[in-house]
Order: sequence, then structure tokens, then C-alpha cells
Amino acid sequence: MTVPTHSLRLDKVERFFAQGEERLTILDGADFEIFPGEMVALVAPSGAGKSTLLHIAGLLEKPNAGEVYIDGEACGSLDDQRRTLMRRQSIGFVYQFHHLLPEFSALENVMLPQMIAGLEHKEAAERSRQLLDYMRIGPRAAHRPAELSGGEQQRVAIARAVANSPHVLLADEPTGNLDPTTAGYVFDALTALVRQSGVAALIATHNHELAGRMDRVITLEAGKIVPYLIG
Ligand SMILES: Nc1ncnc2c1ncn2[C@@H]1O[C@H](COP(=O)(O)OP(=O)(O)OP(=O)(O)O)[C@@H](O)[C@H]1O
Repeated sequence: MTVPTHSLRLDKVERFFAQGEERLTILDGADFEIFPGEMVALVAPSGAGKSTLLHIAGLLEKPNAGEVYIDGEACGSLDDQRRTLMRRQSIGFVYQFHHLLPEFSALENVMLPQMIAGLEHKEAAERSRQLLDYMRIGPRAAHRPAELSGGEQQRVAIARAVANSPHVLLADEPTGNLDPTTAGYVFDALTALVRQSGVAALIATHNHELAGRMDRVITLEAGKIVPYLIG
């Protein structure tokens, strides 16, 4: 029998912080898995631990206990170099604020992670152009972030996040600072990319309307992952 590999799986993840003599537990046995091409919304009140969960899933932070599996590979025992490599090759991040490099053009911002990963300039430029076209901002490729609207900047950030064809896409309020119309079309572009690339996507959002359009909605309750019903 073949054991299916899951693009992203968290197994009994615990995260706590010392608070004086007390222990502040944020994640208390958080378990879930997201399959290739699946889009999962994470909806939870402020302070529930969404960013902590995304940081752990993205190998930016280590859990106190439990394991993160990317494509079936346990990440807890990876040394720092392998962790960094795994993060660069397999995980894409989109944040609420785009974090584009201001001195570079849209095209260069999308090219950079590919060049860091070792791609030739020509190939990186070609792929970046295709991604920007796909996000419908091809004509703005030469513009710097300050010359783009918020929605355009966020579409560049999404193109950059998927530039290295990650298997896991993590987004923290990707449409949080956009007006509803812009949020809608940025979300549509994100959805199209997830469907087309087969990436496993976990998207933290306070926007119930957008959450309802994803395949599944989960929440954090007392540090555990539970299904969430919109409505
Ligand atoms: N390094 C830390 N030391 C102590 N407490 C921390 C640390 N990092 C996070 N916390 C606490 O963990 C809790 C969860 O934080 P987190 O940022 O994950 O929440 P969140 O759900 O993303 O919130 P928001 O929606 O407001 O961004 C908060 O109470 C926060 O203060």
C-alpha cells in the first residue's frame, strides 16, 4: 500500500511561552493536514495563535513539541541549513503588508527568490514575466512598488511567493489592508494560482466572505484546530 504524502501536516504541535511563573499555552496539540491544491482558511480571534501557527508551519519558529511534515518529511530534526533550504524551496509566504523591496521593480522582486535559488537570470526573468502576466500586472513589470496600487503590490507579492513553485503556501491576512473590491480580485488571483499550481494553501483571514469561498475553514480553540462553520 502506498502511504500518501501530504504537502503540509502538523502533528500534535505545542507552543508555549513563559509568563513569569506561569506558562502561556498558545498551541496545545494542534493537528491538521492540507493536501495539494487545497485551500484552507484559518479564522480565529486576535491573539488565538494564527501567526504562531503560520510561523511554525513555515519553519520560521520551532514548536516546543510535535512535528511539522512538509511533503511527508519530518522537519523537526533538520539542521539550520536544511531548514533554510526547505523554507526557500518548498514554502511560499504572503503577508498582510507586501514586504516588497522598494528599490527593485515588480519584475525584479519576483526574480530575486529564483536567483537566490540558483536560476539563471534569463529563466528567472521569463518565469517572472509569465507570473506577472498571470496576475494581470504584466504591463506594470518595470514599476517599483511605490508606483503600484495596494492591490497591484499584493499581486506582485503573491507572484513572488509562488516564484519557486512551492508545495506549501502560507498567507497571513493577504487581503487585510485592501478595500473589499480589491480584496476580491486579489483573492481570485490567489485562488487561480493555487488551483493551477497544486500548492497546499493555508490562509489566515478575518474575512468570512473570502473564508467561505475556500475548500475548508478551520479555527483555533484552546490551542487546538477545529472545523469552523461560517454563518
Ligand atoms: N514570543 C512571545 N512571547 C510571549 N508571548 C507571545 C510570543 N509570541 C506570541 N505570543 C502570544 O501568543 C498569543 C498568540 O499570538 P499570535 O500573534 O499568534 O496571535 P494571532 O492569532 O496571530 O493574533 P492577531 O490576529 O492579532 O495577529 C498572543 O497572546 C501573543 O501575545
